Amino acid sequence: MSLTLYNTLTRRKEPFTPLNRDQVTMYCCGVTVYDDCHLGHARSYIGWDVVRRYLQWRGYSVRYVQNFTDIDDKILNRAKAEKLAMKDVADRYIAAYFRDIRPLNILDADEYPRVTDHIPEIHQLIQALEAKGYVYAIEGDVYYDVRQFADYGKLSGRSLNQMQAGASRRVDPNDPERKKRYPADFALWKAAKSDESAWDSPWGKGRPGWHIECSAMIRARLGGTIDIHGGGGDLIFPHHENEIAQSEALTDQPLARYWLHNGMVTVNGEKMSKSLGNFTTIRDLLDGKWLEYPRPIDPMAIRLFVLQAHYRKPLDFTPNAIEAAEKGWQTLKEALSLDLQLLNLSPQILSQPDSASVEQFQTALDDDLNTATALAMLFELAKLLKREFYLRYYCESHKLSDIQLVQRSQALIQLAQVLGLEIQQSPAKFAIDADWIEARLQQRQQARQARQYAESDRIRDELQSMGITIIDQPGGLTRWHQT
Ligand SMILES: Nc1ncnc2c1ncn2[C@@H]1O[C@H](COP(=O)(O)OP(=O)(O)OP(=O)(O)O)[C@@H](O)[C@H]1O
Ligand SMILES: [Zn+2]
Repeated sequence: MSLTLYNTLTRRKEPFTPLNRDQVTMYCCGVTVYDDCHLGHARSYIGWDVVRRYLQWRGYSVRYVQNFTDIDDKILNRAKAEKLAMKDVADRYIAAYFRDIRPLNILDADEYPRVTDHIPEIHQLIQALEAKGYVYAIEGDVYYDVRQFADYGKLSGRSLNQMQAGASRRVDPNDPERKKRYPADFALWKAAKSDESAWDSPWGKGRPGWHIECSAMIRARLGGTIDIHGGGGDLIFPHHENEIAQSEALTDQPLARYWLHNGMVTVNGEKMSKSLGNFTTIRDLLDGKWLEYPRPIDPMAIRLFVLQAHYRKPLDFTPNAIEAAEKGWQTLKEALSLDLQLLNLSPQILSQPDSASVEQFQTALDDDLNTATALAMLFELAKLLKREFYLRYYCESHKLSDIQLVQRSQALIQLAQVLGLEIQQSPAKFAIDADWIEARLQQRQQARQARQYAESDRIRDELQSMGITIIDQPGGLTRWHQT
């Protein structure tokens, strides 16, 4: 049996064979760091985490790189609004990324390159493309000339004619893109509008376009051809199409052997996104601040919600679906925490996981990572284990032999772990200084009375980040407890 993956490039499932048997190389497009991550981002990174965990379980060693886009108009706008440097905004949301993503049991990448650390590599790449005649520079902007790249459109399946027909005729004389020779051409380097956040370059002061960063970082960190390139389906065109055009024009080698794309988390059928304003942050879900379902959601229930759907399909976010995932996690959690030592089992020989369960699990995941089928199997296993436990514990009876019970229990624990579903230890509570907290609460109260709400919110957030929950009661009383 071999692992098959759906390759967006060939539009079919293909057996997975890495370039180098010893190490799979994998790159996924990371977040643009200008705000907290939402559930759509969580889905994407849970998906890649499972690909990585599964490959490792199948015996591959995986080198996984995920970037942070720390140059972008949205980051600049946020920095301006808050009178901060772009780097401060980026640093803040990189920290927020780890704060929110790690509780979801997503393993850290091997490397997290930032665009601002790769400006020289970006220059080199653009210069090399310039030398090969793929780019043109106009007034400090540098564009990629897509008509020079014969394979342009191969990933998204769009022809240049279709792209041209779809492109609106730009008439705005202030639009910098008006300088392009062809509508589908895209910017590799953008002339600086102000001195802020601009880098010197052979074409004048400016900053890189979005697409070139991934080509440069993949090349710098993983080499000319990688095994797996991942990202959301919304990135196929133009982002990934442009990555291919940039990298392959230079090397004449495939940039990635397998292109994997996750489906979107949707709300009422529409992509969850910042710009549409229909997003729910991971933080709000974990903290019980999602208004439609205001109670803290276990990070493993979020993971389960994501994995119950096939990674390529859209996934609609509703309170009912989250509630179902919570119940599902409850069942799994109970089975994962059964204490078999209470059952006076005969001393166990070897407790290998049950081979039939392992085989079923592998068959499901080998089929383009069908986590939904794998989970259905794990639920059956969990229910069987719970029944057996209660039968033995309360009725002094049994249906499975001791060894069958232990092997099935091992299978559940190990296979759930491949999906990153694990019972997490709650972080150790720190010793609290009650007087200090009371004093902070008083300062918060004073700030509120003085209508300094930004300050009072800041104190609340500070306490919350320390695991202190504040409950404001009628009459101005405030209670608190450590969670
Ligand atoms: N609703 C979603 N469902 C699944 N994946 C998503 C969703 N939104 C973003 N992603 C994926 O998350 C990764 C990081 O996205 P990025 O930071 O570029 O956010 P984005 O697409 O700009 O989000 P937004 O539109 O909310 O600003 C990308 O691979 C993107 O495809
Ligand atoms: Zn990218």
